[in-house]
Amino acid sequence: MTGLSICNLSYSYGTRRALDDVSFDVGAGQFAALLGPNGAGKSTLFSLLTRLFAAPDGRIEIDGHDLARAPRAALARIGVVFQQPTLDLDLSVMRNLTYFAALHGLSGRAARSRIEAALERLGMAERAHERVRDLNGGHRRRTEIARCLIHSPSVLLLDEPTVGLDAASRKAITDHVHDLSRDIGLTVLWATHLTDEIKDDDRLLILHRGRLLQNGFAGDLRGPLPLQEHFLMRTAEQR
Ligand SMILES: Nc1ncnc2c1ncn2[C@@H]1O[C@H](COP(=O)(O)OP(=O)(O)OP(=O)(O)O)[C@@H](O)[C@H]1O
Repeated sequence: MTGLSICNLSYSYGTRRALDDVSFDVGAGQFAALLGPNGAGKSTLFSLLTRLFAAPDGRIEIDGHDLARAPRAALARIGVVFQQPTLDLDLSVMRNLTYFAALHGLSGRAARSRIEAALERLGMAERAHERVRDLNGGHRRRTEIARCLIHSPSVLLLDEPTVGLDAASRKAITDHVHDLSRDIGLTVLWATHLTDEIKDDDRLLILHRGRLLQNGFAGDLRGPLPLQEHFLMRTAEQR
């Protein structure tokens, strides 16, 4: 299938089971929130999706490509924002993005027009020539999101991308990524432990202690309860 498909995925660090038989699909153009408390297994799942670790059990398909059998084709289809920032602070926004474009074999006018389009989409066009060190945390995160669009991926993976940001920056970034999914049909997997980043018509995947507890639309799953309350109840039941 296009989008993202995960089937019977498990992973252990020695004897510690971090993911236990996790399966879900995110359809093309869907925004899926992967919600879990600390230690749920979100970062482990991202490490498997980006092939930092190889998955010994289970299957991952990205935009129709099996990650184990066709890793180059599968990885070329994803854009990733890791939990830890990875920009060069002493280069400008434009230089950071130009470097990334070159890693993907893009240069000259083609690179420039994709970079400009990505910065425009994230509301960062007027900051293109500022040094990253001089940007606030929210603008740095937007730069990273713009960067992961340059090679025209179809699936975006974001691991707690709003950590450490103030409320206004968190909302701006959450809204930008929802817009990307809606406007250009990107499939998004957004890991978070913050329920206010999730909208009722988002796909919600609740991960707890390595197991997928719930999978459905957020509004349907929470029913009449605020999502925060629903989430705390579901995870408390499993202690
Ligand atoms: N390198 C490692 N060695 C041993 N255990 C690990 C390692 N990395 C993670 N774990 C354990 O695996 C489990 C899942 O951790 P993971 O970091 O994937 O969760 P998370 O949902 O991303 O949490 P957080 O929100 O705190 O980043 C936890 O019990 C964690 O202690």
